[in-house]
Amino acid sequence: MINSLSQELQYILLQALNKTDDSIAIFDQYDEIAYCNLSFANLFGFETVDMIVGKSFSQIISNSYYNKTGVNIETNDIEAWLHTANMKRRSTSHRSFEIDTKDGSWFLITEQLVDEYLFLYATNITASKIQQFELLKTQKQLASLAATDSLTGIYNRRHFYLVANNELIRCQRKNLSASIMILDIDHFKLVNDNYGHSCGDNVLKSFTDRINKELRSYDIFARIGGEEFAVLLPDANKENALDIAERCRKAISDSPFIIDGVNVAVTTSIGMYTYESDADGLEQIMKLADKNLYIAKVSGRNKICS
Ligand SMILES: Nc1nc2c(ncn2[C@@H]2O[C@H](COP(=O)(O)OP(=O)(O)OP(=O)(O)O)[C@@H](O)[C@H]2O)c(=O)[nH]1
Repeated sequence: MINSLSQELQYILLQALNKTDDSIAIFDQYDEIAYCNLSFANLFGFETVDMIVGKSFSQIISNSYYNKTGVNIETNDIEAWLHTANMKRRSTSHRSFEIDTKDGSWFLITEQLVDEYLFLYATNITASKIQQFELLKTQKQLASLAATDSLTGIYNRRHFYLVANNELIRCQRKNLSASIMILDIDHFKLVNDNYGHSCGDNVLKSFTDRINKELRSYDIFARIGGEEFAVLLPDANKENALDIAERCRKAISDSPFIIDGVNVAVTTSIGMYTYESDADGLEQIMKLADKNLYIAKVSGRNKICS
């Protein structure tokens, strides 16, 4: 086939190989570079083609590694890295993978064995990689928006049921107790009526902050309704949960919120239920905690019923 290329076409081909931004190299049977274009030399941190031709794969990788140039090689043990890479090279007739470089570019590498020669082709995919990262970032942001309550920043009802359900199942599997608290701000309508809706919003935010301070890092806290909040307390028996609930109740009732210089005193009623060993699901446990919340409300508010 090569023989059928006229000298003129061979010349055109070499010109094209030197003009393209894609990096191209041919390694010989000793894994030394028999040919490469300028882009390939640059990819491995060499300024000219002459500086790289004749070098082995291990030499060009070591050059990148020790001079911190060209291809990004993340390892503390370059010898082990090279050993693994050399095992993979030429293990199949064709393979492709992605690499990144010290300047933040990304390349798709394709290797093709032709007899004992290894033909390497690297395409710059930085633009599509950046798009891919942006998309992932947006997906994460969307997932976070879908999971959180926009006013307080804690989980919303839907996400609470998802996360708390998994956690409850984990507790049940490990024979750990778990408790649910449902907190409802007392007479919250009066806060809105007396001080305005925006003040009410600030009370909800400050309420969330105060409760958060009383919880353990692994408790699952969510706003499940207007002025209603739920907490799953993993690995908390009734006694532990009552301690936490009492701390929360006092954190709200002990001092008023100061909103725009105005003292706004509120209290919270708490319905609690502790799962011990039965096989109840989250829905059932929430219902039982809600019943206890109702009892706390009708029996005077600012109290815990369990
Ligand atoms: N500011 C503000 N108010 C809200 C929000 N969501 C719900 N509310 C208000 O919360 C109030 C809840 O009132 P009710 O259900 O009557 O309960 P309550 O006044 O707290 O009385 P009890 O629960 O019986 O102690 C209503 O006035 C709602 O408008 C919100 O996001 N912001």
